[in-house]
Amino acid sequence: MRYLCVFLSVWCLHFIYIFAYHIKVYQAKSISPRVCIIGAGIAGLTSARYLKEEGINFTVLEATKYIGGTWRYEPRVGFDENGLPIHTSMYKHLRTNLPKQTMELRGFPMPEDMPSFPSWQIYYNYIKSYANHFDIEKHIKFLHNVILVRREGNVWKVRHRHVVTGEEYEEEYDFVIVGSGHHSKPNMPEIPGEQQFKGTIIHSHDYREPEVFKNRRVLIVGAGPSGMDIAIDVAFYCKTLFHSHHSKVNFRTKFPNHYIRKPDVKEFNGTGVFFVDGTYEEIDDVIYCTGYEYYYPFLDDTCGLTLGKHYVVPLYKYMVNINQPSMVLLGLVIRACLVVAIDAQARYATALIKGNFTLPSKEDMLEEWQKQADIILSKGRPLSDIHFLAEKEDQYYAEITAESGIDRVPPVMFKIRIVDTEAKLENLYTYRNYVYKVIDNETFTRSFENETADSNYNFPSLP
Ligand SMILES: Cc1cc2nc3c(=O)[nH]c(=O)nc-3n(C[C@H](O)[C@H](O)[C@H](O)COP(=O)(O)OP(=O)(O)OC[C@H]3O[C@@H](n4cnc5c(N)ncnc54)[C@H](O)[C@@H]3O)c2cc1C
Repeated sequence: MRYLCVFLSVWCLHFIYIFAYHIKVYQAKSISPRVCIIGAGIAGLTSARYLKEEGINFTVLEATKYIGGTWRYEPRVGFDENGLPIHTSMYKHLRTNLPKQTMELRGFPMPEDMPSFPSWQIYYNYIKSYANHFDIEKHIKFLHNVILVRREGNVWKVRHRHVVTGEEYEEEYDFVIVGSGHHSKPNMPEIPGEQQFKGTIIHSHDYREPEVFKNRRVLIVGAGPSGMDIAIDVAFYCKTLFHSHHSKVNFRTKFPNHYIRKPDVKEFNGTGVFFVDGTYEEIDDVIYCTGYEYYYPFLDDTCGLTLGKHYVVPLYKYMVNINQPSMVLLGLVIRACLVVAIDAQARYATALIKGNFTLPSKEDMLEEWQKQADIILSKGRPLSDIHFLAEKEDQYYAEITAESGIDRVPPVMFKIRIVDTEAKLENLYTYRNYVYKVIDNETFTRSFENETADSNYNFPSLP
């Protein structure tokens, strides 16, 4: 009798165990959707890290054989050995235009001795150690270029091509994270007479080093971050720098005497440029610093997005595809601490995939988006402003935290960005000499120091 009882108990326990095991497997299956991450830049790497920590299934598809996206400098321009357009727009002397604190990836402190505004080399090494530390590379399919993402029934079909063998694959996913960047496709102005011009014309995407402009008469068009940064880089070498732009921003930098501010370009002739004020200048080389287009050639109509050169709509919280909310596009925001914003968006996407929160109804998301769009259009502003965070940046972090439960990006990040922007307007040559120290989530200090970012290169000093 005693043996029978023991036997029955073991038998029951066995069945309970098998039952529990199957429940667990079932739950694991039902809570672990298959996620496709497109790109292994900061957006792809941070997403991979957070999904991995949550035990969620994912694959990263990366067209090149490298991580780091735009932060990996590539001396070549045009196409790579596999016929892919060169992705990066990095140039040899680039230092970050934001202090390092606003570019730190969550949970991965920067080395103590990292300069306040590191060179791309130092920052790129930081990204590589991040990927190494979180053991992400093994999840990346390198040399896999995503060529088509389409919605079929309840799933995403992602088609990708191996860039060396040409072999094509199509896989099914439940969720897609687009992290393919938007600083690669040049936005080229159309200026009459360009065909006749005998000098060289490049876009900042293909700008690599200033030395080639030694003793040349160079024209830079545009005064965004690249325009201003490349202007001081090139001014150090060239004979005359003409800077054409219509920005109303109050730049107070004292440039050297061979820097000449010009209005918009009217047209080219064979040897130079006419400006809208009727003046003419002989020019050897032109660098268009006219920004980039959003470019997602792999997203087809079934994705439910309207893709313009300068906008992607409709998006909820600047990232969720409202018509197909199992797709998010990271890093489309403008005028923000982009790295910190991407990191927060990757955490929001992970929380969404994990089911930590549910999105509002499609109608409510559309209504919120439409309100934003109406405000912009009623002011006569272009729809592309829909991606601007600017003064709303801190409020944005508060909102996505309240909704998803992710840790909040501290307000001090936004505060530092505002002060850095002012310092840039004050003096482009010296704003990188400020050393910032974060005291707590709200406060920071800064001091002016003679710090260089990289011992291999002496950055241009004040003229
Ligand atoms: C010159 C320059 C300077 C900058 N300086 C700063 C700065 O100082 N501070 C700052 O915060 N931000 C700066 N930025 C912004 C920068 O873009 C972000 O910091 C960040 O690197 C964006 O990361 P990402 O992952 O979104 O895109 P990316 O870094 O562009 O990475 C995208 C990745 O996706 C891959 N990919 C693209 N298409 C496909 C496809 N079809 N299939 C598979 N893979 C694909 C690419 O190969 C790439 O590896 C700068 C940008 C530029 C261009």
